[in-house]
This record gives sequence, C-alpha cells and structure tokens, in this order.
Amino acid sequence: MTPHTGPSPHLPAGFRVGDWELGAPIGSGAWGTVHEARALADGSPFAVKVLRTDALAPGQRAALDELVRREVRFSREADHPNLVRTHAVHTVEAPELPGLDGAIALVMDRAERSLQDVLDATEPGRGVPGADRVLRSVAAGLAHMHAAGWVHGDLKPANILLGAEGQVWLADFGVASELEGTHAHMPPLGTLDHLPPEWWSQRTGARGTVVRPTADIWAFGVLAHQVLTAGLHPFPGATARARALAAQSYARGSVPLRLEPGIEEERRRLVADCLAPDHAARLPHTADALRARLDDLSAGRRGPRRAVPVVAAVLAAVLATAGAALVWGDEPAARKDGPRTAASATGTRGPAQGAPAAAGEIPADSDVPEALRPVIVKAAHRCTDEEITPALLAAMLKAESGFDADAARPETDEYGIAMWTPSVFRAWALDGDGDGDKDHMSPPDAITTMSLYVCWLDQRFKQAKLPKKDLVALVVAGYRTSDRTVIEERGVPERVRPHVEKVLRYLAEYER
Ligand SMILES: Nc1ncnc2c1ncn2[C@@H]1O[C@H](COP(=O)(O)OP(=O)(O)OP(=O)(O)O)[C@@H](O)[C@H]1O
Repeated sequence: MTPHTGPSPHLPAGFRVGDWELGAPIGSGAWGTVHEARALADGSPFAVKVLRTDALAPGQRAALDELVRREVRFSREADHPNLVRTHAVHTVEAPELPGLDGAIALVMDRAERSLQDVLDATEPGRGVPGADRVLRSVAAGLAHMHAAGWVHGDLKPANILLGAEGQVWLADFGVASELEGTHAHMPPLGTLDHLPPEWWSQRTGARGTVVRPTADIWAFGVLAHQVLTAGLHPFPGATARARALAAQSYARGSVPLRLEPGIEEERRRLVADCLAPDHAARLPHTADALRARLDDLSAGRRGPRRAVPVVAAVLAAVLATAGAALVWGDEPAARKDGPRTAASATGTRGPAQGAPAAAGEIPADSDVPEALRPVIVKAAHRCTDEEITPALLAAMLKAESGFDADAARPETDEYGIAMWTPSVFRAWALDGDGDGDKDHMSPPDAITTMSLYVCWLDQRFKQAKLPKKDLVALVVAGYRTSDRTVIEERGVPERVRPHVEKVLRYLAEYER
C-alpha cells in the first residue's frame, strides 16, 4: 500500500516537535519525510520522521497507527546498540500547514547514511568497506530482536542505518511483528527482493501473512551477498519480480544456487546457509549462530563451530533420511555419547528382551507400541540435548494421545498422535517417513517434528537460563503452551500443570 503520491509538503526548518527542533529534510519514504533535528537542551543530533495522517483512507489510517504502535512498542522493548532507537513520539500541531497538522513525529537516533547509500556508492563486485563488521552488527541486532520475540520482516540495505561514529543500526520496525510461539503475523508489505521463497505460497489471512525468524535469516543472506559484492543480488534477473521467480525456482530444486564466485569460501557458505531453500533447513542458522560465525571469521578462526549447530545436527540427520537437499548438510550429525548412541547404531531398535533399558531408553516391557519404538528412538536421538530422550517422547505421546494415530480434539484444533495444531505443525514440519509429504497425521512425521520442536524448546529455555533441573517439565509445558509463555512465567504455567505431572509420571515408569 502506498499512502501518498506526489511530493509531500515539509515542515519548515526551525519547527519544534516536543524538545527537538527540526532542520532540513533528509529524505522521504512511502509514509513520510525524515528531517535532521537537534535537541533543544544540548544541540545533540537526532532525526525526526514525520508521518502524514491527512488524506488517508480509514484503512490506511489504521495501518499507519498500527505501524507507529509497532515501532514504538518495539523500540521500548528491544533496546540494543544495533537497533535504532525511537526516543519520543509527538503529534504535530500546525494548523497553518494543511497536510501536516496532526502528523505523527517519531524522534530517532540520527544516522549519516543507509547501507543502501554505501552500496550505491561502491563499485559492484567488491565488498563494501568494513563488510564483516556491518554484517556482524546486523546479525547481533537481529539476534537481539529474535531473542526478544520479534521478527523484523523488512530487512534490507535501505533499513540498515550507519551512524557518524560507526554505529550500525537496524531500522524501520513498522513491519516488525511479535512472535506468538513459533511465528508472527505481519501486514503484507515487505520488499520483493528480500522475501523468502515460501512467502509466495502463503495466503494472507485477516491478520496478515505468517512470518518466522527464518524469513529474516533469508533476508540476511540476500543482504550479506549484497554487502560482500557491493550490491549484487544472489539471484539473477533485471527486475525484483524476476529475481523472486529465480529464487522460487532454486527453492523448488529446479536450479542450483549460484553465488558470486568472488566471495571468499567461508562467507559463501554462510550466505548459502541463510539461503537454504525452506524454513526447516534454515532453522539451525539462527541470527546468534551467524553472529558467532562472523565473529570467528573476522578473528581469523575458520571451520564450523562445534557448539552451535545442535539443531543443525537434528535437521541434517532427519532431512538426510528424508532425502532432502541441504545446503548446509556437510555438518556431521553430532551424537550423544553413551548407551543411546549404541542403541541407535544397532538399527534404532530398543534394548534386547530381558536387558535393562539404558537411561532414557524405552524399556522392552513398556506399553509403547512396538511399531512406534524405532520411530521414537530415531527421532529422539536426532536431538543432541540430553533432556530429549526416547522415554520422554514416549511419555509425551502417551499423555497427548495414548499413542492413537487418529486422535482428534477439534475444539482445540489438535490432531494425530502428537496432537499437533496443523498451522503450528506446518511451521516446523519434517518428513519423518521420507514419503515426500509432511503430514501431522502420519506418526513418523508427527513424532520427528515433535522431537525437533522440543529440542528447540529445550535450547530456548537453556538460553533463557531457566533452571536446568526443571528443563524436562518446562519442555513438556512449552509443547502445550509456547516457549514465550514458559519463559515469561519462568516455570510451568498453572493451567498445564496436571498435564505436565501426568507426563512426568509416565516418564518415571519408563525410567524405573
Ligand atoms: N534515523 C535516521 N537518521 C538519518 N536518516 C534516516 C533515518 N531514518 C531514515 N533515514 C533516511 O531518510 C530517508 C527516508 O526514510 P524512510 O524510512 O522514511 O523511508 P524508506 O526506508 O526510504 O522507505 P519506506 O519506509 O517507504 O520503505 C531514507 O533515505 C533513509 O535512509
């Protein structure tokens, strides 16, 4: 939606907005004009973005209000040196200036230029000066946003601002969306050149399009390629639409990824990881993991970090089983030491009849259906975090559905052996049985995806420094609620306590 056409009137230099005085306009975007500004108190530099509200259709006014609400709320919640800060919001009072009276003014940190300006001024084919530092800063800002539960949704060079003292700020949070569990909703804005391929096959619902942090990771991959080549897009095409079609052909497997050969190998690999063809394959490459890799590259440390790709190992193994093409598949699937590895190495069967079950394994005389055991064992062993064991998955499945593949709870929109809500399943789905389809009613698909999801929850809770001794209970609670709910409550939410206790009882029986 483009709210205005034609040149916008500007507020005059010297105009006061709260405790700030405006200077010359810096530039204009779809929603308004950005001005230089100074604090009246000490003359320190700021920028003020003036968003016109006149001549907006009611729907556009609502969209603008929502944009401002997000921008301000985000700025309040996610304070970080790599995120531009909105210091104040004012309503412009200028009855003598029709078109600007009632406009909304956002007072922000002042940048010198945008990353797009730098790309435009650099000869294509070479990295922009300080490329690594810029990328590290962007990854750090993004990691902070994601950890705070937000998706940026419009990451591109024009939205990276560079300050006079070398600051690198992510900006333009008008489209930023708050995560609800695994995904967020954003209005259908975004920029064609940086949208992930899966975006094109999604329908826009009443609340907008579903976005996940992995959409930002794709955009980061495009941006990193641009920064490392001074502006070249990783997909060929003379127009943004042609490039988007090329990205979709690549994601369908019709054409390989062809990155600029001039990019140094480790950085090419990092870009390729970000441009993994689908959400699930991109999942291991979190913004924080990318930041750490960029730190290593800048410090001259090469090769994959051992500690980072835990979920990568999960996905590498699971997707390799399913025959999926993985851009990042050269990472060996890490395994836990000890008896669990031995069990999986012997064809993922449970322990021999009569032998005591190893810790976390499913005992031979348990009520877990024979046919499900290899699936559960294999799925659990994909996760390298020690809390996620076959016994835990079995206990969860028993509590969720009583191992009934056709279980259904339509009133809460939960179906199948792992009681997936179909829309949430789609955000994580893995093809556990390798039949080319990801189906929440297929036990191998549902259980493999459950293992991936609880593995991720476990890591989220560790990152959030929740007590280690409670992790199993918290993961079970997270599966019934969301990572965010559990982190906010820093414990098992009261409403799911009976369910969690039931799972822990079953688990204790399997581990007896
Ligand atoms: N805080 C800031 N400090 C300095 N310049 C800024 C700041 N914020 C934006 N700008 C510059 O002002 C101009 C207009 O920015 P604005 O965010 O309104 O639009 P845009 O990002 O170019 O486009 P759109 O918002 O329509 O996608 C751009 O050149 C941008 O680089």
